[in-house]
Amino acid sequence: MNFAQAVTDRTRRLNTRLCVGLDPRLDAYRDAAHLRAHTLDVLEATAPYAACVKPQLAFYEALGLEGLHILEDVCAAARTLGLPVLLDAKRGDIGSTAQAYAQGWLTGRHAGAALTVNPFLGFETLTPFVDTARASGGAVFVLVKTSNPGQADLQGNGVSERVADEITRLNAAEDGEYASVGAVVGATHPQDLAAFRTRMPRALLLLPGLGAQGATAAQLAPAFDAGGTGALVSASRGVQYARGLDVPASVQAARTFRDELNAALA
Ligand SMILES: O=c1ccn([C@@H]2O[C@H](COP(=O)(O)O)[C@@H](O)[C@H]2O)c(=O)[nH]1
Repeated sequence: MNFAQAVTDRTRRLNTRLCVGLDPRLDAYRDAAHLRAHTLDVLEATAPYAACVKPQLAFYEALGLEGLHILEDVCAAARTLGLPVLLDAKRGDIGSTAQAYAQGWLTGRHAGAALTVNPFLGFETLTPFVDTARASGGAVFVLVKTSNPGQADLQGNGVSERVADEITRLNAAEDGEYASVGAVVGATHPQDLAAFRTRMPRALLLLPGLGAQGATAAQLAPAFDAGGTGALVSASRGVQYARGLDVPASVQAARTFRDELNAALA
């Protein structure tokens, strides 16, 4: 089962569209060991409410080698829990370097994972990521319209739509329900979701911005297909730090986000 099939299957079985983000900030902890233990506790406790888990690599890279070991432990724990892993790294570079990124994050122990990628260097630079994801059963999520207020500086004037059309072109080469090239569209842009859903009919949409960035579940239904699949809505701080380091509060937050997303689709 590839990444798109795994998250779609999990959405149907567990009735959840929530992507739990794990963005551990060192300043919230006594030390790296404490950060590791809490992050793994949140992962395990919220897994029943999650369609997938999304570690943001920046937070692990910030801790140096120790952080990368923690990231590997988080990915291994997710795999043990049967949770698809979406690595939020926003990689992108000239082709030969993109190939190395793809090898590092989409093959070997990360085979079957998904990776966020930045198309800013041109569509040709997506090829190594897409080819590697297809070969390893993984996926890529290309930045289309990011959740931050400043996205319009560079993503306006039809740029997001051009990227969306390239995703649709790439996905046309694949069979099946959802294909291996997904799209990042901020949950903070609810007015645009219906148009992007139509423009990229076979792309899984990743919608970051729920909770801490102000997006609410109630407006996100247009991102989904008629069967209630096709999109993953992510919340990181709103789950991991729902009430300080209180893990039961993280569980409650994940359950509430899941329920609110389901209510939006009802
Ligand atoms: O457009 C984007 C793409 C990625 N992100 C990432 O998602 C999480 C959001 O964290 P919250 O705490 O839920 O706000 C974070 O890792 C971002 O780097 C995004 O926010 N917007």
